[in-house]
Amino acid sequence: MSLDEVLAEFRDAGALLEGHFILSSGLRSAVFLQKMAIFSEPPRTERLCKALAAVITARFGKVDIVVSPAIGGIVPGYETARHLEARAIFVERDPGGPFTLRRGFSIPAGQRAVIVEDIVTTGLSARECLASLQAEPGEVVGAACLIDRSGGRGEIGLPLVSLVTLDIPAYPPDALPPELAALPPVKPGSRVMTKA
Ligand SMILES: O=P(O)(O)OC[C@H]1O[C@H](OP(=O)(O)OP(=O)(O)O)[C@H](O)[C@@H]1O
Ligand SMILES: O=C(O)c1cc(=O)[nH]c(=O)[nH]1
Ligand SMILES: [Mg+2]
Repeated sequence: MSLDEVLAEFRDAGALLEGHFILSSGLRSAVFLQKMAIFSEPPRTERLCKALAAVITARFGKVDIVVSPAIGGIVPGYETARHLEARAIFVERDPGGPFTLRRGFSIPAGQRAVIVEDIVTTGLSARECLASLQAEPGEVVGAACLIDRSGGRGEIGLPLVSLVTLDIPAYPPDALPPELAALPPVKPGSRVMTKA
């Protein structure tokens, strides 16, 4: 899928939001990609995740398991796994806690897993997901996301592929441009922030 096609899916779904957003990393941004507007439409989700599955296969070869960080990663993880003919599992957390693999999920010895995220901003959530899988016998060979908004600077500790890479500005809370500081901030994601 081209950059324009991916962005058209987000635009047409009403997933390109403007305002003042507190991101999962604690950074602030004037742009938020509301992926749940995409995931509430199965055909749109299917088109994007089918394309992501092709990118994953081209980069990582045969994958047995897709593992995603809850909540945002669960739907694209499942749909991408469907196209990869792989198993779909996820890590989740108690509010404020670390990601954990529960529900009998595992990465057995000899199996190749890929982390599938919805959006990568700093790579923090994908890194935390990877850290939660260290004791698993199988191998985590890479990571993938629909949109990498880090400009390619997100650090995961794994090779990362995406449908598109964007460079969307994000700021520490004490370094906001005046037009952003003038707007009331909202925090859309599920991570519990100890300080905002
Ligand atoms: O690369 P990062 O800086 O970690 O930012 C991206 C992460 O932020 C969002 O998750 P969030 O923690 O907001 O919760 P959600 O998955 O429930 O939306 C998104 O789903 C990614 O997981
Ligand atoms: O960094 C984030 O928390 C984030 C950014 C974004 O555009 N969309 C999203 O769901 N999370
Ligand atoms: Mg998330």
